[in-house]
Amino acid sequence: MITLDDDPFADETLADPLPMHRRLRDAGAVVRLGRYDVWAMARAAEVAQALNDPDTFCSSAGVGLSDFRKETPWRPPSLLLEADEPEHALARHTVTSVLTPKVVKTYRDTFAREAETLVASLLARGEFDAVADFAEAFPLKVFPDAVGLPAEGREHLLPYGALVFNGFGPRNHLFTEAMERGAAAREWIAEHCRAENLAPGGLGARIHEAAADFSEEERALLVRSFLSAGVDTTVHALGNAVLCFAEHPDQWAALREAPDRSRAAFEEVVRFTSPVQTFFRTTTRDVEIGGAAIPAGEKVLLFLAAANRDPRRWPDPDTFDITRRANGHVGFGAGVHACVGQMFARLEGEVLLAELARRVTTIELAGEPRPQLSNTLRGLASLPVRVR
Ligand code: HEM
Ligand SMILES: O=C(O)c1ccc(C2CC2)cc1
Repeated sequence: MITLDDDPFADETLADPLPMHRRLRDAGAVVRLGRYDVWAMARAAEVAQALNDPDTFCSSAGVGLSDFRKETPWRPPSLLLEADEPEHALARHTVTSVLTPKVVKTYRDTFAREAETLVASLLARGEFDAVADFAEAFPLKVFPDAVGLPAEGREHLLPYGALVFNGFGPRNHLFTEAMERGAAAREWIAEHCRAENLAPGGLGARIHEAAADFSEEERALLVRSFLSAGVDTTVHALGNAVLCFAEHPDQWAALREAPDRSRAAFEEVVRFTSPVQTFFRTTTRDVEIGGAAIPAGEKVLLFLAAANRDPRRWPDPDTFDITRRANGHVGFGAGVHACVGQMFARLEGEVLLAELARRVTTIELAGEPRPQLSNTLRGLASLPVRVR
């Protein structure tokens, strides 16, 4: 068994994980990470196999480094992300009965109006921070509006997301800093998962109505899943998209030529950058995979981002190509826990990038992009750009 000494949660690795991803894929289908005493898989075949075998690679022991069978989670476990069958299926059915493809489609016109307003204002400015003014601004408007959150307090959403996503890693400085910063956010989120604080007709209220068989506390946890997952992920995807297009002007020209390619372009951004980089699973039995024998009860780190650039699966994986058929990547996960909000996220990306492509001729860097370090997410803290 190959053991690597890499630290996937070290600042310098989080800032640029690609060299480590190559080492992991080259070392073997399954390797051990000595620092954390866990197994790791970084090739597309084995990552997909684990995601599609939740009976063997379970989520109820937590999908972070922390093993819920041995440690108390920092928050009550998610009824979706950190649950296994049969409980998971009931929660999933409830949420997907609300967030159906048909319901997601009803947001298209609203998203288009918000995108027109945002892009027009940024074009008038010429220079701005594509993270704060674009990638954060759009999801922080359209998503809380859709969920039915009040206008006040939305500044708690990103700090809470930072807590959630750093919480999947070790208790390093990223987690402790997010914990310190996130105290008020935890309180606000808990309050605003409750039915009385959610606008009638919004997704949050509709989850409460659909979850009649659940307790009041469980219904709030289902809404918490949306508030935990629904903002930081799309913010990072949109920020990564602008960086991809600033660094690949030929791809920007291709999108401008056909803005209706924006949905496929967003899909390639998710494959190429994998805003969600990793998730853990825990083995429920002794299992042979990738030539390794993993005992029961072991944590396995799945490198979604490395799988999405595996040359065994993707021709020319390190090329950003919006004309490629990117479907089949694991940027939204796969199997029973595949992202329940992926259609909502895709609609955000499609509508906003299409409007940007219709109005903006060139996107150039106006300063050094600054990475946003996270134990789970990959994205930017700031991205100074100039548009014309
Ligand atoms: C580009 C944006 C997004 C990315 C890259 C993303 C990525 C993912 C991934 C990789 C998973 C699988 C987790 C696992 O297998 O353990 C997942 C699950 C999930 N996502 Fe997303 N997500 C995005 C947007 C959203 C949005 C907008 C929502 C809410 C509307 C959302 C809600 C969820 C939930 C509730 C789960 C858990 C599903 C389950 O365990 O059954 N996500 N997401
Ligand atoms: O159910 C939750 O709380 C939850 C938190 C984070 C995610 C990440 C994968 C997007 C998904 C669900």
